[in-house]
Amino acid sequence: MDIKAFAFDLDGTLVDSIADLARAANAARADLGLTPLTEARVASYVGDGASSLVARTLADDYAAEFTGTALQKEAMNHFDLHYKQGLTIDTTFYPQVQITLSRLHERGFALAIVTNKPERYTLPLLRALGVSEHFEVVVAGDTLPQKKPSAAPLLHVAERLQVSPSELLMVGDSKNDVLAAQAAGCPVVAVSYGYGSNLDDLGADRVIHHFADLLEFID
Ligand SMILES: O=C(O)COP(=O)(O)O
Ligand SMILES: [Mg+2]
Repeated sequence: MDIKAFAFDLDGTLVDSIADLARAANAARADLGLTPLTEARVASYVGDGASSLVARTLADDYAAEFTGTALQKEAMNHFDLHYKQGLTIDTTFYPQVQITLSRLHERGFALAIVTNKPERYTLPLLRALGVSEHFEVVVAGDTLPQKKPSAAPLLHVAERLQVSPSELLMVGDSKNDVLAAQAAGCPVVAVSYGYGSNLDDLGADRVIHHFADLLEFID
């Protein structure tokens, strides 16, 4: 693979954000008189952005969709307030993420974020964790009209970085990451430690178990 740039998913790939997402989701449920969900249950509902997470955690049902009912909007307001207050209380990088990002950056690779998390959480989170300066482009879930699994965010990144999609390696933990990469014509590496399940079946070009294994792709 002739890789010139990397596009990273955020939740479940660079950071383990489940404790903070679950706290906010459960605080929103508590505000509405509902009992808490386990972190594992909340993790299974992450991947399609905040509105989807709120709809799923409110109904405790993966199939629930955000249609904008009054109750969903109320839950969204509660979630938003709680999550903004606690974006990085327990959110941490997975092992060797910072050093690996620094190495890639030093070696001149262009780095981007492609996440379904909305900008209002993504940008403060990257700043609070001190890695904003590594990324030339950040495409969040509401930056463009379409989010992953659409090809649009990755095509936007390729254009901004002036590389072809085949030179842009997507790194993610979920089905949406692999589908988006395939739709855009980007190679894709799946990490096994995130929130996705059955990644072996998804057709990623490679599954890695440690973030630092990415360095193999540039040697
Ligand atoms: O916020 C989400 O639903 C998922 O975020 P991700 O795309 O960074 O995994
Ligand atoms: Mg993810």
